[in-house]
Amino acid sequence: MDKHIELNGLGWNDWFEQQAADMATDHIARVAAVDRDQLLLVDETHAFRGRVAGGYLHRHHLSQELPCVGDWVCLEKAPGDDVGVVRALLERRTLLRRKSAGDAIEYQMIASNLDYVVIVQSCHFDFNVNRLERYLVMVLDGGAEPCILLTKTDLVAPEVVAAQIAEIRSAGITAPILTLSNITRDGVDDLTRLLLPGKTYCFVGSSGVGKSTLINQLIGLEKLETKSVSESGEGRHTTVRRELIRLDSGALVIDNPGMREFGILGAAEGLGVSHSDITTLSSSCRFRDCSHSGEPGCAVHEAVQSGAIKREHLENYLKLTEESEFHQMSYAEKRKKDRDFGKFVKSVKKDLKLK
Ligand SMILES: Nc1nc2c(ncn2[C@@H]2O[C@H](COP(=O)(O)OP(=O)(O)OP(=O)(O)O)[C@@H](O)[C@H]2O)c(=O)[nH]1
Ligand SMILES: [Zn+2]
Repeated sequence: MDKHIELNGLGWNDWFEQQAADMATDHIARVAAVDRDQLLLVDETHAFRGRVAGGYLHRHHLSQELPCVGDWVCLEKAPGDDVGVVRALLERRTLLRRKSAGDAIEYQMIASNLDYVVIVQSCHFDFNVNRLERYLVMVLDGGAEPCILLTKTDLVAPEVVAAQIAEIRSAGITAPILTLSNITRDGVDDLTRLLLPGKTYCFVGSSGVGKSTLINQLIGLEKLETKSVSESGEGRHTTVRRELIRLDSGALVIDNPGMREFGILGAAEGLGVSHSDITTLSSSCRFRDCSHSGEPGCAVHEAVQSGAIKREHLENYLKLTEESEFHQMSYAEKRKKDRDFGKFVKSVKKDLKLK
């Protein structure tokens, strides 16, 4: 049964062993990163590149059928060959996915084989139970265990945090709730205690809630760092992405760009719910693309003037949209700048503590 026991440190268990029993190949690896058609695979001793076999691509056309971060794959790799050819995916025990816009059967995979998904909200301005519910639905739909984490507790009074927890509970949400501050480090130990060796975690939530700061704390280093690359005398910044990280405790953490994007989309969708009055009014603005920040004939602005909508409510809306737009841009930029797969392989090896 435990043929592949050496993979346990990467999250392997009996459930996967069962899936692997009927597979034609014995060589199994986990997907640590995906960059379009390039894969970064890891097994017990190595991190190496992979690509999906042509035959597989021929037979599978939906995006959810292609490997995503966290997948276990069966591959062929000749000794001395540095690229593994993926022949099959093992069934996913759990997954995180979102529906592709306007498509009934296609899903966009975010990550798979997660044990826990930590839904992160900042108790400062990001807190929103509706959005929390949307994330919960997504997590439960994929079969992982949800956990709620409220960050930036240093920025609000303890009563505010207590009220937010009460609000979550009164919405009928029973998932565990943790609170922490990355500044005072209050609560960081409680979270660390939850991270078990050989289990896979991922953190989701809007941009700016403190996910990277937290993961840095967990790693204990300034990782996920922005590296300065000097090119033609100009300081250029390249974010070195690490997708599957093994903490010293042995817990596995997935932090990937898909997750970032997921955060934004989640926030944008959440905006529709928490600020539906504004989005509804938008249709009466003179300009179709009105940003409600001073254009003539803005119905939202008029509603603020007449007192029908609170000014803070609009300000909060503007702040959130601005953040998501900004983030989408910086995400696209990051993608462009982040194509150096070789460098990436190196950093992932380091993160997974492989030679
Ligand atoms: N006061 C306070 N600030 C924090 C805390 N955690 C993070 N921050 C700050 O909040 C900002 C955003 O933090 P990040 O860790 O980049 O947030 P993120 O969720 O990773 O955001 P993306 O990388 O955009 O997805 C940074 O300026 C952090 O220094 C916290 O607990 N308290
Ligand atoms: Zn307007």
